[in-house]
This record gives sequence, C-alpha cells and structure tokens, in this order.
Amino acid sequence: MKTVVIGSGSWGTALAQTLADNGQDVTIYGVNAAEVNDINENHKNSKYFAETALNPVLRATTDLSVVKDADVVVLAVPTIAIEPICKEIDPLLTKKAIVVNVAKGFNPKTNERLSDVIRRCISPDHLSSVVSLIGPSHAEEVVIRQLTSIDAVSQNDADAIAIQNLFSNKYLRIYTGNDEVGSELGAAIKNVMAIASGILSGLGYGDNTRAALITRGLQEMIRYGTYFGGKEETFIGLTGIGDLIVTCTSVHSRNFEAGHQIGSENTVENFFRDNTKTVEGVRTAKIVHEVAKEKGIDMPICEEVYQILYEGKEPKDCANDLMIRKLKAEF
Ligand SMILES: NC(=O)c1ccc[n+]([C@@H]2O[C@H](COP(=O)([O-])OP(=O)(O)OC[C@H]3O[C@@H](n4cnc5c(N)ncnc54)[C@H](O)[C@@H]3O)[C@@H](O)[C@H]2O)c1
Ligand SMILES: O=P(O)(O)OC[C@H](O)CO
Repeated sequence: MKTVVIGSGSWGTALAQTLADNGQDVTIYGVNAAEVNDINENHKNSKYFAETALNPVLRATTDLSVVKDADVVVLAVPTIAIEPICKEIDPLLTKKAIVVNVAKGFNPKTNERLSDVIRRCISPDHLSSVVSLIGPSHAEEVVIRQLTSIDAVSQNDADAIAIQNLFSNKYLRIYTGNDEVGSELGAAIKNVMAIASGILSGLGYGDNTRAALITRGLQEMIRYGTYFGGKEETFIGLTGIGDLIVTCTSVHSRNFEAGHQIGSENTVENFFRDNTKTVEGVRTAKIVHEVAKEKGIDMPICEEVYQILYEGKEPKDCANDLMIRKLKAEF
C-alpha cells in the first residue's frame, strides 16, 4: 500500500511516523518547505515537537504529484484547507484511493461535514471511500509512542478494516465504526467544549466545574448528533466521551489553551490578535450556533462560547448565566 499524508504539521507527522514504524511505504506532502526540510535533513519537526527524534526513514516532499498511484491519501490539514486540497489532488490521482480524513470540524464555507466535502470534491473514479480516523489523540503523545486508541469510521466496512490494519501497532490501537455522522459531529463539537473547559479553568474554577462541563457537554453533543441521525451509543465511545475528556483536560489541547487564555483575561481580544495555532473550535462554535438556531437544538454551553467569541460577552458572565438558567431534571 502506498500512502501519502497531506500536511506536515503535528498530526500529519505523528501519523506518518506511525506508518513508517509499521514498515509501510509513506511520504508526507507539505506546503511548508522548512517543515519538509527539517523532516528530511534533521529527522525532526522542530516547530511542533522541539527535540523529538523522528523515525529516520520518514520522508517528506513539497511536490504534490507524489499522490499519483497512492492507495491511501491521509488529509492531515486544518478544516479550512480540506476543500481546496481535495480539488488539487483529484486530477493527480490515478486510481481509486481510500481518502482518510483526520480533521475535526466542518467546512467553513458550507457547514458540511468533512466526509461529505471529500465525496463532493473527489471524483468517484478516484475515490474508494472516505474513512475518518478520529478519537482521543494528541500528536505530542503519539509521536513519542504513548499508548493511544482511536476509531477508523467509514460507510465502507472493508476500507475501515484496511485502515485499521494499516495504522494499528503496539502503541496505536484502532477500532472500526460505521456511524460517520455521530463520530464526526462528536469530534467536531468536543472542540467547542474544550474551549469552554479552558475558559472555566482560566476563570479559576476547579475539578467540580470541569466534571459538570464534560457531563453536560456530552448531553449537548448527543442532542446535536442524534438530531442529524448519529447513534447515541457513538457518543459514549472514543470519538465522543473519549475525545471530549482528552481535549477538556489536557495541556496539549490548543482549544483548551485558547479557552484558558480567554478565561484568565476575561476577553477574546488578545487571543484573536496573537493566535497562530490551529484552534478548530473557534469556527465550529459559529457553525453550531447557526445550525442549532435554525434547527431549534438546545445547546446552552456552545451558545455561551459563541457569545464570548463573536458577540463580546464576558466569560465570567457566561459562567454565571449557565448556572442560573431555569432548573430542570437531568434526563
Ligand atoms: N494535533 C493533534 O494532536 C490532532 C489530533 C487529532 C486531530 N487533529 C486534527 O487534525 C487537523 C490538522 O491539525 P494539526 O494539528 O496537524 O495542525 P497543525 O497546525 O499542527 O498543522 C497543519 C499543517 O497543515 C498544513 N497545511 C495547511 N494548509 C495546507 C494545504 N492546503 N496543503 C497542505 N498542507 C497544508 C500547514 O502548513 C501545517 O503543516 C485539525 O483539524 C485537527 O483538529 C489534530
Ligand atoms: O489540540 P486540539 O485541541 O486540537 O486537540 C487535538 C485532538 O483533537 C485531541 O484528540
């Protein structure tokens, strides 16, 4: 199997190294020459992993024609780049490839789920199926081979199993799934909850608050996901509660980190001025706000994050407003 990983950032590098560790034929395609050269010449990706030594067989290129003849193409770019990169690679593919998406969120232009974007932009002659490889997984831990479990989710069972076998090894255990809607919506919305968790931490709240946020955040994810046809059980799996826990509680999470800055400063001003990192929950909060409003889905935590990010509401007021809503039964 020839695999090309599109994206020389943190997750693309960690996943490509996993395939290199598995003895697979894998090349990273990157647009950033400094990242590509660092991988090829120094066996590092210093921008993301400081001093971590990468598997020395790992290779990267800035030449997109590398996707010719690929059996598997892994899209490890931010959500904003998924549609443009699919349109770029489609004419270069020479056979039906399994396209693996690892991004978490929605297409910012159309609010589509990412698997739908890929199916729309890659012609049927070049696409076997789309597999979402998602779950609780910080690149910083996978790159140093910390034990991790995630899901390969697809409408095509055989392709999900192929991706499970391709990536699994003694430190990365992949489960398969077929609930594309539930898995992708869970993985997207947990980033908004991670921003909320960071905000509460930045405001000075502790363990009780975070447990409440994760539990009630999961209820919002279930409400939104089942509205669109996702299965409730998916949300108690790796792409639901699993990813929610890892992102709401980790110093590695860029969404949590963003929220922590916003909460501790009680404003979004400096975050929006200075941020250069991939913080997917920011765009997702806007999309969830728009869709939930249109469909009448009750998403109180997501709505307060939206109000902070886009409507100038102060974080401390949002936390208070969530607590003094009309009292009700838990279920
Ligand atoms: N980092 C993680 O731990 C992790 C884990 C699971 C999922 N993800 C998801 O993976 C996606 C990618 O995130 P990341 O963490 O790797 O981001 P990152 O910021 O570390 O790297 C993004 C990379 O994409 C590249 N890129 C941007 N546009 C491109 C294009 N058009 N063509 C080729 N390359 C392009 C950038 O140059 C950069 O190298 C996000 O949706 C994120 O939520 C990340
Ligand atoms: O750094 P974050 O917040 O994008 O989180 C990375 C992964 O999605 C965790 O599973």
